[in-house]
Amino acid sequence: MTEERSREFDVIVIGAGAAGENVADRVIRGGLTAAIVESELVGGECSYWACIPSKALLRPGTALHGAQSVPGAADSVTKVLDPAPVLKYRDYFTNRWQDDGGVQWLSDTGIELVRGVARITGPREVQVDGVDGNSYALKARHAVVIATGSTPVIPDIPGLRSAPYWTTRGATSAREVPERFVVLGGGVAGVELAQAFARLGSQVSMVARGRLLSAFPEEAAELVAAGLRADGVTLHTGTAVLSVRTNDQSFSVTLDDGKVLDADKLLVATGRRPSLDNLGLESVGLVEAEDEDGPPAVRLSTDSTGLVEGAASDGTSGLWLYAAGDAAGTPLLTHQGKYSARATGDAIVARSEGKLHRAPKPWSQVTSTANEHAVPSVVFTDPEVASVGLNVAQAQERGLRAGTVELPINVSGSQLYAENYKGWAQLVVDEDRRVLLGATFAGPGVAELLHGATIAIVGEVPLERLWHAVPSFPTLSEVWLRLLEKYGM
Ligand SMILES: Cc1cc2nc3c(=O)[nH]c(=O)nc-3n(C[C@H](O)[C@H](O)[C@H](O)COP(=O)(O)OP(=O)(O)OC[C@H]3O[C@@H](n4cnc5c(N)ncnc54)[C@H](O)[C@@H]3O)c2cc1C
Ligand SMILES: NC(=O)c1ccc[n+]([C@@H]2O[C@H](COP(=O)([O-])OP(=O)(O)OC[C@H]3O[C@@H](n4cnc5c(N)ncnc54)[C@H](O)[C@@H]3O)[C@@H](O)[C@H]2O)c1
Repeated sequence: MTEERSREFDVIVIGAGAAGENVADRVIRGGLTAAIVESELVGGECSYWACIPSKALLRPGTALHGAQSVPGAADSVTKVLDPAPVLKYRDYFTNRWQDDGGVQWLSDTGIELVRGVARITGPREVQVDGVDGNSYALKARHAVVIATGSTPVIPDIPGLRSAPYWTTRGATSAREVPERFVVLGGGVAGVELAQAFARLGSQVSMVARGRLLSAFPEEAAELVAAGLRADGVTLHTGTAVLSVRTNDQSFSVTLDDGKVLDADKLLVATGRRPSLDNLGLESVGLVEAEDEDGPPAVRLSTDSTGLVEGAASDGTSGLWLYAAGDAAGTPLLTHQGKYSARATGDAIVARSEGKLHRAPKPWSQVTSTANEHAVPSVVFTDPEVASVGLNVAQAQERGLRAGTVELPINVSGSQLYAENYKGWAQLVVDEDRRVLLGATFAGPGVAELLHGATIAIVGEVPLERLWHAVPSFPTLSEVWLRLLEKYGM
């Protein structure tokens, strides 16, 4: 029999992904009580269907290719990746889609888990249809946090929406490797999964309406494109899909240049949007906005603490609804979602103690200021792309006088790293303040170069001082010295 159970907590978090877990953790550390509502697995998308499985699928191929690129090691390694152990490695990292570790962590941390689908029913009120068949009426004394993640955007292509296509969930949890694999979308998810499956033995075709990785500098994207081609991926860039036909267990994808691609699996990786449907936001006055790509969608506007603007009040305080992670909008990255979540958790605690009345100062512990200046992001293909901060166009939009310096990565460290190492690096410099605004590195093994750039940007380290940060010899980081020299130092 269904029971209605009422419970009260200081904070109710909807969604136990990386962002939700971090908000709840911070409010508990601040001495408040917290419940987290989760309809699927504790740990969310990143742990089970996104970052972790995709990287586990890529890493063995990168390691094998890395060994094959070093004379002296190349002769000692087998040339072909065996899919079965790679899928097993992925299964290990996803804990076979069991969330017992996450559940244990919640319990150890003192966060109450309510399993079910949550819906906001009024200011500070959340209704949960529990997986146990019960219904829970939850009340928050201080805050409700929306941390519901994001949902794939599926383009309106004739035949596509009714086809049994894969989203990234299907690809990252694949049980076998398709013989013919078509990837629609040339963004980060598309290139990573195209390479993972190509190296596992699929015949891969990618279709991108523009160039690959359009959010990254062209030189970096071109290196990734060359890496994909070397792995046998056929690239159809600047190409649109006209229609998709499903034939029994396979697909025919018709392109606007007349070509028809046949596939056993079709991955649609054409972007994501915040998951805000059926959350009851209309009950607190947050109305639907027009969405150019589909039906009207709710959009949240948040301040730097994650506080949602415009939510109805119950007469006590309007400061009760927050959003964190993908649900809050950009940037759709685990580390940045967790960072914003920490700030949101701390802001909720500070407001509950009456210590935060006005807009907080930038770079304080309760704001996610770095979201505006220094978002690091890595494309985990081989070669990798690692980028942080602003590009020139973004800098100019902010009225900054920005210059760039770029060069191929060709230092002792890269020559030792791999035979015929090909890489590229760029710094974006604020010409007036002589500090870094952005940096991009492309090439094998560059992901670990990124944090140095992030620190330089966040710390606003003057170039004159950066000059004294001496890169070790012989490492890839020597490219920093070459870049500064080329800049005129
Ligand atoms: C293929 C792929 C690879 C990626 N790789 C990387 C990477 O390498 N590095 C990186 O930084 N980022 C990566 N990302 C992005 C990253 O996965 C997301 O930014 C991150 O998972 C967002 O975390 P979140 O907590 O905001 O949302 P989620 O992890 O999606 O968590 C939201 C949770 O809310 C739950 N939920 C939703 N609605 C309700 C409801 N009404 N009631 C109860 N529960 C609900 C969901 O079940 C889910 O568990 C990748 C994304 C994809 C698609
Ligand atoms: N390594 C990582 O950090 C990582 C890996 C994968 C995904 N992610 C995150 O997940 C999010 C989603 O990834 P994604 O690759 O789906 O999104 P994305 O925004 O990176 O790329 C989407 C691509 O699809 C294309 N596209 C959009 N509509 C289309 C249409 N109608 N027809 C053809 N192409 C179309 C876009 O031009 C773009 O190239 C990203 O924002 C990213 O931040 C991160």
